[in-house]
Amino acid sequence: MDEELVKIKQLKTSFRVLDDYYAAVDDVTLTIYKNEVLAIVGESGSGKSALAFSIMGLHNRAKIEGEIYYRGENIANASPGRWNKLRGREMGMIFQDSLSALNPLMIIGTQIEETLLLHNPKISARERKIRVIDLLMKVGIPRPEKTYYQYPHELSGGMRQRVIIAIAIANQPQLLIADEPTTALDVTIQAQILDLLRQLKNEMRAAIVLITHDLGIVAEMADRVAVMYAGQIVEIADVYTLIENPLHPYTKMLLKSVPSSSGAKSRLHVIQGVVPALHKLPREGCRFRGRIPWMDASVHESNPMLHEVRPGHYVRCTCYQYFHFPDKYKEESSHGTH
Ligand SMILES: Nc1ncnc2c1ncn2[C@@H]1O[C@H](COP(=O)(O)OP(=O)(O)OP(=O)(O)O)[C@@H](O)[C@H]1O
Repeated sequence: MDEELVKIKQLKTSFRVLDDYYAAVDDVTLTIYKNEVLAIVGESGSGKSALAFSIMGLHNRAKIEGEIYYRGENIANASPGRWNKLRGREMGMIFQDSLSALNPLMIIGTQIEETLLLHNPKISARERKIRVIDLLMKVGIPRPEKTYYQYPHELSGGMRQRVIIAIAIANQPQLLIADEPTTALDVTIQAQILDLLRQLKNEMRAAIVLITHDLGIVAEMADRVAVMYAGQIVEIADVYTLIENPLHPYTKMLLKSVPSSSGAKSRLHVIQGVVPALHKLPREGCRFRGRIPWMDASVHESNPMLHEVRPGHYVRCTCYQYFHFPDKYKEESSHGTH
């Protein structure tokens, strides 16, 4: 394993809802290593983005408790000035919605130059332009001199996402956070963007935190996977172990919900229920217990911990030791097509 880049300890990120604070990220302890792709998966509302935003100091209205060490420095409650230095230089972020992430009134070249200037204010206009053209080429834009002068709306979704990536890597960050980077793109473009990210990771030896719903992307891209449910990590393992030998009931259910490669013939399992709203989350005991009501209450730990079951493989709560699918699931699995 490469050296540690980010070390998160017992992170709790809470938002004010009505008249109280509720944690969207709760008790997250996690290390991100250089030169790895760490995927964070989980259903909508499980806290993936809240975790990513906390690492990048983008939650200005949230209460952050716990520690986030970036190369040994605790940045959990760093000053806005410190964050500005870190973001863009040490950390880059790639969002899903490239159209809203770019300024519609500014040509692409100027937008990338702004990022360069933020961290290298002395760089000359000529040098800046050369660097921008270089970056556009690096992210696979075919005619960078032309694109330099174009506005965001003149580019396709895939090209805009490449521009976003160019901005994110402009200052050669050590950490790239990609939040659903390909969701809005069609499948061919999606594969190209993922290829590009992989290639950049290898070149820059940066760490990539990849947030996604798509377990196919995880299987293809990730070195390690953290599975989140209701603000907590319920399982972490290397990608091979997680897919071949998932232990937490939630991970098992997520994997079962993926249609097999035989496509239409496979049954898409749907996980019953949804992630509860922030202010309705159970705060005590196993948060997943409501989604597996057929399991006896005694299988859960009263204060669920992450257990290291094998080196690097962590699972929360003891319910995984006893978990089984209900008979209904087994019947549906054996029927195949529906
Ligand atoms: N600024 C905010 N104020 C209040 N609640 C918030 C805020 N941001 C997020 N939340 C809540 O925190 C919980 C986690 O949200 P988050 O966006 O991190 O989930 P997610 O796993 O990234 O979901 P998705 O996959 O849909 O992006 C949700 O219940 C959400 O409603």
